Amino acid sequence: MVVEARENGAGVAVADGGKAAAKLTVKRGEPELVAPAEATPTGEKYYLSNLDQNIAVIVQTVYCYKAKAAPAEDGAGADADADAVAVLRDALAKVLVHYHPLAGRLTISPEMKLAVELTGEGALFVAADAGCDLADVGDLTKPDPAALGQLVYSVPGAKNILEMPPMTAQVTRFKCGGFALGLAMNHCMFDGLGAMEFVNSWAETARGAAELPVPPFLDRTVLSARDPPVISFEHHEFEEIPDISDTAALYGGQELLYRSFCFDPDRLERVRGLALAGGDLGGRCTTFEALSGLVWRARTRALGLAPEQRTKLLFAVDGRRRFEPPLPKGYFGNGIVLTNAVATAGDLLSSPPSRAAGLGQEAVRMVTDEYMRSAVDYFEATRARPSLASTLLITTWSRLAFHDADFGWGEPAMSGPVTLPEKEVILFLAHGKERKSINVLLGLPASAMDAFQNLMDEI
Ligand SMILES: COc1cc(/C=C/C(=O)SCCNC(=O)CCNC(=O)[C@H](O)C(C)(C)COP(=O)(O)OP(=O)(O)OC[C@H]2O[C@@H](n3cnc4c(N)ncnc43)[C@H](O)[C@@H]2OP(=O)(O)O)ccc1O
Repeated sequence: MVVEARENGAGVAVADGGKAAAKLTVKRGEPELVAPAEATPTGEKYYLSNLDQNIAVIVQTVYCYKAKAAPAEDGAGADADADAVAVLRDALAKVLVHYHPLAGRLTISPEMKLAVELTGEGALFVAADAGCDLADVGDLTKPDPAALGQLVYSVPGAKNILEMPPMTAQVTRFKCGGFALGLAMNHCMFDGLGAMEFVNSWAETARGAAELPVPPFLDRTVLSARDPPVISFEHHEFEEIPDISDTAALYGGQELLYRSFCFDPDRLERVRGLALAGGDLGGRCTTFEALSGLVWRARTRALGLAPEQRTKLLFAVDGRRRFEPPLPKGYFGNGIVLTNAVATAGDLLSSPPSRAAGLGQEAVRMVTDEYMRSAVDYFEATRARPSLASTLLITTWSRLAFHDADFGWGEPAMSGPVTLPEKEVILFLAHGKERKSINVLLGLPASAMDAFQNLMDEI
């Protein structure tokens, strides 16, 4: 996958309907390094597994917090004006003692793999001030990368991930007293579950907890490759599928629009009903399988892919409990594996929805301990990274505990991604009451987005 720097995603895509960019102006202070609050191991290289190598992209997220209520006359809530910058910075130094590789710097090992140089120099931390209220940020479910990108710090001029620290944090204070925490964290350091455990440990530390809720398990050698490597699956995730439909011209010639589509529980049931109709799936299909099949099909149609175009569906599967033995609790790194299904556009579009959903179902079932060990060994033997050519990569954040990140200001009023890391990526996000709805967030060239919208309106 791409290992190139990008400037906050701004300029690569435009929000479709977002109005925040016009109002949001942010003034950043000088970035500083926040090192672990106590001595941590230095001078060695920290091993990253082959599953970490596959996904070395920067993930940018924002968490927004309202101001605390003013203190009552009797003094209750007297820390209402506590400085979020100081609280988050001090807690970061403390939590980095446990997560000390995040204070190091990425390097390439003699085996030509990404590793972390344990320098202990620290995470980059920036305080900033916005010239507006938090309410002016708008709705995070309608992504506006140009505006939200101002809430996350990117190292100016960095040409690749080796020139960026594994994490940066920006705390932006708003006029209303609320603040936003913007994070840019390299996916090679952890997957979604690991990232949430880190952020939630940081938050609990900020609230005064002496111990972490889930201490990180740092040793990634539990996912070392076998010697010699054994490749026992085809691993189409690495296959470069030719773009015979010339979608490159479509993407090159039109603006990339971002939109999100909300599926409430009723609509999700209808999607599942479509996948189950005809009985091909024997009456069994999860919401994820049905929705990913629907989206794969609709995107294929919207992009106008030629009938003989082969198209690949990739998605991340949490392997933590699928490994034998399961990964230790608190495993810090990537415990996710990409699985895949491949079909021609003609096959997907001429078959009922059960076909795409069924292919997704087979892809989920394929992920066994042997599949994941084989994927680890594939990288060992080839150093190949998954290919996104002619691909849809779905990544599901719908069960990630963004809402738990309480630094002392309560649950985030809003949280979510700033942008999508690649044009082939679609995110499933939890939404609404009790987080029972799913928001499907994607970017498409303008004409394809209109076609996709029409297909979604039919559901
Ligand atoms: C670097 O900084 C970051 C990074 C990030 C984010 C990074 C990432 O994106 S990493 C990838 C994150 N995603 C995952 O790890 C995927 C996790 N999900 C799975 O692995 C799933 O098993 C699946 C492969 C997607 C398939 O899902 P599904 O078909 O739903 O099958 P099951 O999971 O077996 O579920 C079956 C059934 O049970 C229900 N269920 C299961 N678990 C739960 C649960 N915890 N809560 C509620 N319900 C559950 C499930 O709903 C199914 O029932 P249905 O009724 O739906 O059919 C971010 C931020 C950073 O800073």
